[in-house]
Amino acid sequence: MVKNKKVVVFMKGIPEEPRCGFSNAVVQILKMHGVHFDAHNVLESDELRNGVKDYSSWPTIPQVFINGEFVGGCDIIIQMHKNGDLIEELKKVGITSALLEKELNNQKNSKNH
Ligand SMILES: N[C@@H](CCC(=O)N[C@@H](CS)C(=O)NCC(=O)O)C(=O)O
Ligand code: FES
Repeated sequence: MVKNKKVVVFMKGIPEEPRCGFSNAVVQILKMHGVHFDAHNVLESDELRNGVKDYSSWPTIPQVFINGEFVGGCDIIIQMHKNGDLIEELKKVGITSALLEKELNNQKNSKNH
């Protein structure tokens, strides 16, 4: 499951209807970066809810995987969003963040004026 897509999220609820603020936060951040991700609702399966925690050795939900590697939960993703690390990690797997694209466009436009 973690390798099915470059970015995979285990969360409570679904991206269109998160069931917890922590899961909602990672969904909103990934959306801001224009990332297409797989999402798995752990509320539908206790096996999944417990299994993903065992797999990553991380005790809580949400959990974000990039290229099959566990990256973090909500706090870590927020921090990476703030300090620019998320853009870098996405770049490493061939995803250009929409926020980076916006920034580059702004630079280009300000040069033209
Ligand atoms: N500080 C955590 C917040 C997430 C969290 O505390 N999740 C709790 C409440 S939703 C959790 O998953 N508890 C275990 C469970 O519900 O299975 C993070 O950075 O991701
Ligand atoms: S479901 Fe209660 S804090 Fe996430």
